[in-house]
Amino acid sequence: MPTIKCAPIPVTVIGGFLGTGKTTYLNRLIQGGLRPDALIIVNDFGDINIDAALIEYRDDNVMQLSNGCICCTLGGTLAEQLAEALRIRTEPGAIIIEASGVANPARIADIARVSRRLHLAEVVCIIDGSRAQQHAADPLVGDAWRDQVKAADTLRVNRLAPHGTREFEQWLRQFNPHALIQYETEGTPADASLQPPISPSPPGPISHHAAPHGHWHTFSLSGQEKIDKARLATLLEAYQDVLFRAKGFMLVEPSGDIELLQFSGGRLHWQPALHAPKETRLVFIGLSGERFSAFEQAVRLLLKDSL
Ligand SMILES: Nc1nc2c(ncn2[C@@H]2O[C@H](COP(=O)(O)OP(=O)(O)OP(=O)(O)O)[C@@H](O)[C@H]2O)c(=O)[nH]1
Repeated sequence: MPTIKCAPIPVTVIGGFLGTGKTTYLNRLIQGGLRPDALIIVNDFGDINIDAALIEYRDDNVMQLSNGCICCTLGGTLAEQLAEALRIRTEPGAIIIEASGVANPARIADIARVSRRLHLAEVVCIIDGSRAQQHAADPLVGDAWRDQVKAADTLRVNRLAPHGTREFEQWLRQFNPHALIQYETEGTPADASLQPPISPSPPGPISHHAAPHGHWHTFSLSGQEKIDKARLATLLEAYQDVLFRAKGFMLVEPSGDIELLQFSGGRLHWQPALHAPKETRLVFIGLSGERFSAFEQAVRLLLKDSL
């Protein structure tokens, strides 16, 4: 009897530094017509998965990994969860993995490369063009950023003024000479603002001597406390030298409305929260150290004050 061979499942990995626009790109893929039997896997860095709530796709086809796993342990966790998913579900027609902003997509891609049931279709890296040079040069996050760029087949650049494109492309090519480079030109989110390339954030009062790979810290808040937007905004700005990402849903003081907070690349945006939980759920990600601990304390104090 001839053996029937199933075609391997194509796997797309979406990587890119914290807050560069991976979920936004994924939603564009979905809006563009993703096959209905695709499985989406989202790996958020933090113990609350915010991304899953922001993905506009069938809930049962979105798998969340939000156990705070970091780039160094992700491979094992993801491989196990993938194997489990393929055992218990109808085989998906495609798999799209949104990596966390600190993961090395090469490690994730390797899982697809070595599996007979999977076929690595594409590794996409989303790049915030207005911050890329700052990220690449940063002694603390530069390695992670470069690993993400190197691993990509396609580099998708957003937030870059068109006139900066050629010079930027030459610069970007040194990290990955072969990838296809695409620019985000259409459907830019409403909060978009074209920033001049590379405006370094102000230096913080603390300096980190070592830049240990994956030395990230995250904490989250959840509950019914309302938070004062202006006071939180002041804190985010004051600690942007160690705070790389904040996101989530927030009960706003005093109205009690839920809003979506997005803080990345030193920019803060408030957006209406469409499919929000009815409570505050915020995640903060930054570089471990005294200064990030001070930030955490200040945020928790803010919460106490709000009671
Ligand atoms: N101007 C502009 N803003 C964007 C673009 N893509 C995403 N953003 C904004 O960047 C912020 C972060 O976007 P996300 O898509 O959540 O980023 P992410 O990479 O998934 O974030 P993490 O998973 O936390 O690393 C949001 O405020 C988005 O609206 C873009 O192409 N242009």
